[in-house]
Amino acid sequence: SLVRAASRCGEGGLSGVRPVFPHNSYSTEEDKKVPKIYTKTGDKGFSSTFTGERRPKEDHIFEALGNTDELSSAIGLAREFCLDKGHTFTDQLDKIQCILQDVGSNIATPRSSARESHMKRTNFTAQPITDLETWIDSFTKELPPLTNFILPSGGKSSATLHLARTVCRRAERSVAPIVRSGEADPNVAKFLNRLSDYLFTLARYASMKEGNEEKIYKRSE
Ligand SMILES: Nc1ncnc2c1ncn2[C@@H]1O[C@H](COP(=O)(O)OP(=O)(O)OP(=O)(O)O)[C@@H](O)[C@H]1O
Repeated sequence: SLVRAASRCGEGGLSGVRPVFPHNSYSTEEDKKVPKIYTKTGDKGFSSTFTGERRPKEDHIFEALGNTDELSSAIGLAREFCLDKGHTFTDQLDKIQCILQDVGSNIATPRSSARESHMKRTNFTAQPITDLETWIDSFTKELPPLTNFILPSGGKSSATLHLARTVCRRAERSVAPIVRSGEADPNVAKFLNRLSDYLFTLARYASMKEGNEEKIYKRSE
């Protein structure tokens, strides 16, 4: 498996961490040196943690890794819509996608089978949580206060940010038992909890900046 291959951001854990090989490097000579994306080791429904344990693919670790991967993909989609509208906060989304690789690395390294060297390479700090809080506070200052339930809406940037928020909450739910059992860093759970608040706030901010209306909940008569 390519899980051990370090990428621009992160040590491993998410399938998105696979290094990308440009097609034009697939000459016959180089073909021998370039590792294949399919090792076939997962074909029987088992895969490896970063610590080398073999576990069934439905293990809660792979469930959480898959959800984190989906979250990064959802953010990637939202980011594209935000770029189209010229929003400048997309650099924050870039950083968050990198941090999600680190989240994956930490989840993929269950402490019970981790050696000191694994722990060092996959530790997760509190700094990204503080960054999210700073960003949330600065957007909140510009937003009108919430007086109603708002519904996922407000244009494509905003609606896809809401979608990313809901995937984030699923990732959080799947990480909770792993953190509770002491297998992953508590800061990972905190980060995901703060990230859904960030995505909510950012969805409202994007909608406001684009001059779109947020749908509000109205009780049907
Ligand atoms: N279905 C999955 N959902 C979430 N995480 C997975 C899944 N399959 C594998 N992983 C994790 O992602 C890493 C990279 O995925 P990869 O597809 O290389 O694993 P594999 O299926 O074991 O190998 P291969 O695809 O080469 O047969 C794995 O080492 C494992 O930690």
